[in-house]
Amino acid sequence: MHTSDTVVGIIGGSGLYQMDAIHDLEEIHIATPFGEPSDAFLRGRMGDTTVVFLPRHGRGHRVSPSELNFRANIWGMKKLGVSRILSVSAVGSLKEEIVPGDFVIVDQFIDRTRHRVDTFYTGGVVAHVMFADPFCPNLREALVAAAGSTGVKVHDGGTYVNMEGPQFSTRAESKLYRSWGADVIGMTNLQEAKLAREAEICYATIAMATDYDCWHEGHDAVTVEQVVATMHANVDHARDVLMKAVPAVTSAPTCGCQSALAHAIMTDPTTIPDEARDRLGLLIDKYV
Ligand SMILES: CSC[C@H]1O[C@H](OP(=O)(O)O)[C@H](O)[C@@H]1O
Ligand SMILES: Nc1ncnc2[nH]cnc12
Repeated sequence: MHTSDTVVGIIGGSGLYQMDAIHDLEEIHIATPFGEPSDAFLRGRMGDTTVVFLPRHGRGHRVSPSELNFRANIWGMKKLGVSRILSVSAVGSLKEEIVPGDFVIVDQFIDRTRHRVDTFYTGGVVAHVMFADPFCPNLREALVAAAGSTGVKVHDGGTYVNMEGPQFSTRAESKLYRSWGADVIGMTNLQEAKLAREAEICYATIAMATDYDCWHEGHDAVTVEQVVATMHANVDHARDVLMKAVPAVTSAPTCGCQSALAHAIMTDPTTIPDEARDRLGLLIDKYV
C-alpha cells in the first residue's frame, strides 16, 4: 500500500472535538517555545495518510477564542511534520443565501480582533509574508470538491469577519459587516491562517454556517444553543468532507504556501540573537 509522506493537520472547532475515522491514535503532548497548545495532539491514520488532530478549544471546550495560544498550536503542528492544515469552524451567516447548515469554503478575511498575538516574528527577527490570498488554493479546491460530493450546499469563496468575542456581535455591528459585503462571522480563523502562512503550512477552512447572527429580522439572534444544535446536526457532514479531502491533499503542492518565508525575512542573519534562533529555528533555519 502506498503511504503518503504528507502529514495532514486537522483543527476541529466548536462541536468537533474528536474524529472516530482516525485509527491507531497516539496522544502527543508538546511543550513549545510559545507555551501550551490547546490540548494534546492526536496523531493517527486516515486510510494511508498520517493525520494530526487538535481540538481548537481543547477537549471539553475550555479555551476561549481570545485565550487561544495560536502560536503554540501551529508550532506543534509544524513540529509534528504537518504541511497542510484543514480547519473546521462554526460561523454565523451574514447573507440570506448562506443558510444555516451550508458550508462555505472561505477565501478572504476582515480583521476585527483586538487582543491577539498573530506573528512568530518578534524579538530580533522581522518577516513580512504575503497574505493577499490568505487560504491555500490547493486545499480550498479539495474542500470544495469534497463538500460538493456530500450533498451539502457548498459556497465556493466568502469573506470571514474575525471578531474578537467572546460575546456575539451587536445588531449594528452585524449590519455593518453586511454592508461591507462580508459573508460569515467567527472568532478564530484569522490568527491560525496568518501563523500557518508564517510557518509555511497550507491552510484552509470548512466554515459551517450555524445561525444568521443577529441581523436577520425573521430569525432570533444567535445563541450558543442554536450554534450547538446546528453543529450537531451537521458535524457528520464535516467529518465526511474531511475524510474525502484528506487523501486529495497529499499530492505535491502547486501553491506557494510552503515557501512563503523565502523572500519575507528582512533581518540581517548576522544580527539574529541566539535566543531568537532557538525560539524560531524550526521555522527559519533553512533560510538563515
Ligand atoms: C459556540 S459559538 C462561538 C464559537 O464558535 C466558533 O468557534 P470555532 O471557530 O472554533 O468553530 C466561533 O469562532 C466561536 O469561537
Ligand atoms: N454568529 C456568530 N458570531 C461569531 N461566531 C460564531 N460562531 C458561530 N456563530 C457565530
